[in-house]
Amino acid sequence: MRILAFEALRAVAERDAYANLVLPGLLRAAEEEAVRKGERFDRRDAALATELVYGTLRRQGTYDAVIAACVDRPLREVDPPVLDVLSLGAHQLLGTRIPSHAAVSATVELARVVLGDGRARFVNAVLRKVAARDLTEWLGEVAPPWDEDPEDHLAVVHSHPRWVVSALWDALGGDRAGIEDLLAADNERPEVTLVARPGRATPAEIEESLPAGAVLPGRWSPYALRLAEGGDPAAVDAVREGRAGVQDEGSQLVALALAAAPLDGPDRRWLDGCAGPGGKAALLAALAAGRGAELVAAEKQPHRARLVARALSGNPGPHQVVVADGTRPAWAPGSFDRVLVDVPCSGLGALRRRPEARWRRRPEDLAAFAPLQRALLTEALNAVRVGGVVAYATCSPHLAETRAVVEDVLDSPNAPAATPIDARPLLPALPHLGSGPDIQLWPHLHSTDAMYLALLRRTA
Ligand SMILES: C[S@@+](CC[C@H](N)C(=O)[O-])C[C@H]1O[C@@H](n2cnc3c(N)ncnc32)[C@H](O)[C@@H]1O
Repeated sequence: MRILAFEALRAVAERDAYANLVLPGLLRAAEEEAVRKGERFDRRDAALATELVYGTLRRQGTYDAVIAACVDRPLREVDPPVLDVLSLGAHQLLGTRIPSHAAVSATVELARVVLGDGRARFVNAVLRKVAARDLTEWLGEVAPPWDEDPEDHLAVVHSHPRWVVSALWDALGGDRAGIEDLLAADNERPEVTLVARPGRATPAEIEESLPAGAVLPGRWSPYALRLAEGGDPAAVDAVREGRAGVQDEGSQLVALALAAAPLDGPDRRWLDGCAGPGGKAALLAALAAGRGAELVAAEKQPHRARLVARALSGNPGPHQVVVADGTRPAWAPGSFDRVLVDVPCSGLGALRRRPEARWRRRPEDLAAFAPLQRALLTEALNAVRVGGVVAYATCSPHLAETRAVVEDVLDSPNAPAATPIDARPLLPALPHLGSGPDIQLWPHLHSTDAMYLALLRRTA
């Protein structure tokens, strides 16, 4: 399993692969190989490989600082595959309960197989130094003191790039405790949350179909269920049948708030302008069906539009999936009553889910998304009728992707006039919603992804 974890780390580093995509493929291949050889494939080994890969990637910033203190040359001069093996070893030593001697010997054995004897000796020497201290002692040694540089301190202790620490802290505001809790939450594995699509399944029915204790109630959404540790969504009939899906509660709340926003006049046509892969569209379509409304789900990428069609198939109400560029609308202006634009963004609100994402994103990415985000929100306002409601959502809390976009579009002479709606009363159960009118959810406060939501009513 350590070889498999190493291969996954190499794929992430060399091919820009996503760990959550590459790892299941490697595990499946390992299982097929075991079956072919008549050997047992142990699920606990698969869980260990997953933990090693995810933990090593998440904590890479911390481990790099520790390893740098244990080698006599700059890290950039250490061969990347050697560094991957060292990081895997550092994670076992500092981030798991694996006994030190077992962590060192298993990693040196891995190094022998994948790197050769010479480099295995180097790995052995470095890991013995790493093993001489525990994580707290190492952090005291390698993290810059808080008083000298709080952001650098947090970056090393909580393993985030400094610019991400800075951006998250700007968005969160507040003192040291809040940002520390947020960064720590980003390093935790999120629970798997299900949505029972209204009119098609209920949480109670799903719970009854499973062994006792397999699911817990959702925290905020009436349609949510949380899988108990180790639960597999594919084992849930309603998920296999498309009546339920895997969806973070933050995403459910965005759809629920848009559906709950007060509206005078007709409430017949809804648009999801950035629908792929279709999680929010499927919930919106089910909510729309419940009140006799139609959902149009638009997506620019044809392959993602196919995913939307799959997510919507079986929805009882009228719906359409269209391949369309939301900045060059294929629909008549003012023809919708409610519109969602869940725009492409940096994804800094979902770092819990994508362990490598924080290292891959660059500050320049923000500038690249900026014009598209403004154009999509402007066209969403064009698409909605006067008096109708637009929801602007991102899975990023970065202020450049959230409030700055909304404020710019509200101030723009090229966008239809609109006014913010206070979204907080629409989600009355949620604490920590700040001073409004928009909503920023947080992993450490709400146990959701850091989704952002602004609701705007078109006024002219
Ligand atoms: C954040 S994702 C939406 C996630 C989706 N709402 C869900 O819950 O599953 C943004 C989507 O917008 C699509 N997109 C990007 N540019 C677009 C455009 N100009 N018009 C329409 N869709 C676009 C992307 O391909 C991507 O699928």
